Amino acid sequence: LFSSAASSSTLTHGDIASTHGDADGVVEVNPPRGTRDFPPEDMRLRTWLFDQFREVSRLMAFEEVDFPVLESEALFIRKAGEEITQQLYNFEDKGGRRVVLRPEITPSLARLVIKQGKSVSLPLKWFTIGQCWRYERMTRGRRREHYQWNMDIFGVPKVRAEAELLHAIVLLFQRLGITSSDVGIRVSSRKVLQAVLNMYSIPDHLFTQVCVIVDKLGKMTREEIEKELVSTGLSSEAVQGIIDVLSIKSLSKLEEVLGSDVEAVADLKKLFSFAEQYGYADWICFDASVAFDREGKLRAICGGGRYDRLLSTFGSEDIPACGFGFGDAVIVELLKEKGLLPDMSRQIDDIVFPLDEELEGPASSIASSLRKKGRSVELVEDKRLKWVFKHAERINASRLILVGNSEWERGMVRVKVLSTREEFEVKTSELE
Ligand SMILES: OCc1cccc(Br)n1
Repeated sequence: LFSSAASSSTLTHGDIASTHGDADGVVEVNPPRGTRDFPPEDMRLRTWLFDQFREVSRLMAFEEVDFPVLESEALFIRKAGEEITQQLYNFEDKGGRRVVLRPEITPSLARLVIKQGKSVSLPLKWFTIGQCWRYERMTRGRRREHYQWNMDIFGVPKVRAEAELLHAIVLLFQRLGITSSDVGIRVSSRKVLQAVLNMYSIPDHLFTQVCVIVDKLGKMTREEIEKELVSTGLSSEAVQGIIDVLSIKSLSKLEEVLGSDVEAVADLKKLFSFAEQYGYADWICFDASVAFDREGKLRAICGGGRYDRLLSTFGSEDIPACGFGFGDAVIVELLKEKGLLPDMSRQIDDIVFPLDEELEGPASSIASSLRKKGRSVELVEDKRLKWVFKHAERINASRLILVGNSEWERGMVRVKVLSTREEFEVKTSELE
């Protein structure tokens, strides 16, 4: 074993097994509950998916950023009762600090924007792909970690930000081969609720309380929602009005009920008109209830929205902000269901195989020069030739480079092109 560090003790496999094994000597091979390993084939799929995320981010002219998975707990303590707060993967570190494995990305983004302060010019368009955690009782056997692609725009108050983010999501789906009949993007605005409360002249101090109740739309029946709304003291007419508006599924109907000069209607009409121009109108639909529908019946693939007042909750001046998070798990389930998973088999360029032990040195220099020319090379030895041919097929090698005595003495090696079965000798110096 070796170590590139200046000095470090090296552990052999035996050491690990003897110091960490349990009763029968074998260490627990599964990762902690709710977490995943990524063996090579799964890692190739994950890398392919993340490359799609990165390519769309590049097309949208976003800059990549990154943060520690470990954050101060204070960043995530919000309105009590929120699921994300109840499921924090939080603990006290050895310095007595309250820290968490982050449950979401947005607060870290906001922290960095505040930290960068005046040194960044707006608008900012940042993206990251990061692991997020939640500590959920394993009652439902759900994951405790996933990776999220986050795209966020800071400093754009108008619906252009939402329109750009929707374009990114549609571009991603199109790159994956998913169509607008496979998925739908439900769009609404919290301003719709504000407009309804104004319509019934409901005082602002009730707005938050009403939002918390309406937030349960995905979880409670209409009757339960009505009962809770009435209990806040709202008139039955206002309660009915709220329920009716939140059931509206068309923008024209919304305009009919709220009027054209209401900001919510103007914003949404502008957004849907942009959608026509971007060419993704058939991917989105208006749904007044989505702003409040947490994990409803449908599996959410991604979600997001505007959060103009987040920075002031951290004591800084507000900057308009809008973003989405796109998880790495539900999308893969969908691709599997639709038969859209790409071919994930392994592929390398060359296998270099010395036919005799004394040719292991020359095989090293051949592998080295091919790698310097950008070829991916696997150096195989101590195997029978029959095994090497099978292995070359298995890992989809393009060529097999055989280093044999008679050829080597003439400054040559033997090349076998696996796709055409073509076989020839070539000067070692001319191999590329
Ligand atoms: O989508 C909410 C979420 C946050 C952290 C970890 C996991 Br798994 N899921």
